[in-house]
Amino acid sequence: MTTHQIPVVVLAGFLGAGKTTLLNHLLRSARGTRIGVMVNDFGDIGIDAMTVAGQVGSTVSLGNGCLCCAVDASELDTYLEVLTRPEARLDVIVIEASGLAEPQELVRMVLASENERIVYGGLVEVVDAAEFDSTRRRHPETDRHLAIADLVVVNKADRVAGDALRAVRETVAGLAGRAAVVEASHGRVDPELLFDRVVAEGEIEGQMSIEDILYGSGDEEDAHPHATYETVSLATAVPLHPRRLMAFLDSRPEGLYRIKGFIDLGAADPDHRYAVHAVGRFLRFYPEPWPDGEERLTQLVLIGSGIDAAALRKELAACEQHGPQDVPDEHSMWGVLRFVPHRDEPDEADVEDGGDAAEA
Ligand SMILES: Nc1nc2c(ncn2[C@@H]2O[C@H](COP(=O)(O)OP(=O)(O)OP(=O)(O)O)[C@@H](O)[C@H]2O)c(=O)[nH]1
Repeated sequence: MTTHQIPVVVLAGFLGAGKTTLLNHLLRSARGTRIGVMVNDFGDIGIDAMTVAGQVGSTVSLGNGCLCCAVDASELDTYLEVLTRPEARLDVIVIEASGLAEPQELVRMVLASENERIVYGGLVEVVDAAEFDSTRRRHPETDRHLAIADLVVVNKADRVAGDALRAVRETVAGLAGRAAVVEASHGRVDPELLFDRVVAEGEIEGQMSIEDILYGSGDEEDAHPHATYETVSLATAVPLHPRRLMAFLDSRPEGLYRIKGFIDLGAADPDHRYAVHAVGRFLRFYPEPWPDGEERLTQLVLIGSGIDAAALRKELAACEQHGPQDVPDEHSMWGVLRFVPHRDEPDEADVEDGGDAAEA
């Protein structure tokens, strides 16, 4: 069930792009969210682990309740097992790939993991805006990495003038397909783009809004210019039609980076609600029995950069079932069922085709 699975986010990018800086920013702004970190660093394990954690060791506890470990790719499953133990109480795991690693390999390993407590949380590629052109020339594989990313962070925006930054951003957006592209300086992205933040005990939920994070909440370190993305939340008591829902998801707009929530498919499957989890192009449904006494609602949160909230609401409203003549037939579930994972069939194919599960 999605609600109990820990998202595993892969953080990649060329040497020096700013992965560790971004990770440190996430850890600093974690507050109530418990982050597990794996540093997958083939040559420089100690260096990254020290930068992140202030100490070296196979697993270290960070002051804020996060866990960090330095791993070799072959140890991935072992450490996933350690980090997902209930006593670790982690909310998200971030794996930092070595600057020379093939992110596709790591993503494949996460997807193929038999650990039932995790769910793939997307591939985040960090790009050095100042070095982008020369990195691309020297390392043509950069294009391939961007093509499979779910979120691209154009980092070091502070080092590049406006026009040049726009040009980098446009090139990146062209290469990244449907991935959301955000600019950042010193890796300061909104953690919500990578994972759900948890409200710490004693904190009022309102204090943890995206705006607080964007504009800072008294913490100068985290204050940074407004990023251009929005969150759209909606709830409806009218069940959605599976076929129209899939048509909506298949053609979801560029920049719609995350979709999460629960879907009521009404008569198409009256016994289950469908937890939905989309990160970039990655899409999964997790059917689960309706909790006793729970009102049958579809509740969704959509997060993206440059998305049209009104248009999305309209498109989702068009997915609602209109009365008895619009009751879905049994075949209409096929599109949805393609994205329900089967544990004995690891979804490795997802990265074979550039991670575009939704277009499978
Ligand atoms: N000016 C500027 N410097 C940055 C920014 N982000 C990171 N840096 C600096 O760039 C250097 C590399 O950053 P890291 O976070 O270590 O990069 P990395 O991708 O983890 O590097 P590897 O582990 O070698 O692959 C460090 O000196 C950072 O302080 C930024 O947005 N602007």
